[in-house]
Amino acid sequence: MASTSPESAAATETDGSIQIRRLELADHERGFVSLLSQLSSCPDLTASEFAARFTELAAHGDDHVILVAEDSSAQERRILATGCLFVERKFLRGGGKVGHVEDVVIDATARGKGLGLRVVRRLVEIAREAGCYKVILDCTPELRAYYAKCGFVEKGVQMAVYF
Ligand SMILES: CC(=O)SCCNC(=O)CCNC(=O)[C@H](O)C(C)(C)COP(=O)(O)OP(=O)(O)OC[C@H]1O[C@@H](n2cnc3c(N)ncnc32)[C@H](O)[C@@H]1OP(=O)(O)O
Repeated sequence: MASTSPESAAATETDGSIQIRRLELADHERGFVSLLSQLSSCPDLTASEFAARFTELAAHGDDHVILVAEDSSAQERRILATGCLFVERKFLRGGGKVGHVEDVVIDATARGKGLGLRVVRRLVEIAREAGCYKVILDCTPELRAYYAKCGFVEKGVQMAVYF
């Protein structure tokens, strides 16, 4: 999750100049919130609002992992991609765990280069390492092919109540 603790799941992965790592508090200054606005409504947060939510999520430790990607060769540090894994602890299946992938978004300038695939595959690996027996997500029909490339198969029906 949003933690820099050395005990937390080792999420860092580097391929070329793109590094995938866990969210840091300083990512507020690196465009993390505006990147999320490419996915859904995401008004800017003040530094203290961001820090409050970061701290709240960090309390979940490895049950809430937010990955980000940045280009280490770029002059300005900007977040190019993100994705989240939430681990749900159940009584079912002998106290099994389910991974939920949420809030996957790649900056418009960085799409079509395999970064989305890398972020989601890393989230799935982390879920497997955490002992989850499955990983699930909700998406629009247009994204079926993308998530199929990430290893997902279609299962069930998505239902929602919006407030
Ligand atoms: C659970 C959720 O969060 S659902 C929300 C997902 N996020 C969004 O819709 C936000 C806006 N979109 C994006 O951020 C990006 O376009 C993403 C995340 C959908 C894809 O990220 P990208 O980095 O562009 O994908 P990437 O380059 O890794 O593509 C991997 C493969 O999926 C395919 N693919 C990517 N996007 C799509 C798409 N929209 N439809 C069909 N196939 C796709 C690519 O062609 C590629 O296939 P290939 O390996 O055969 O060439």
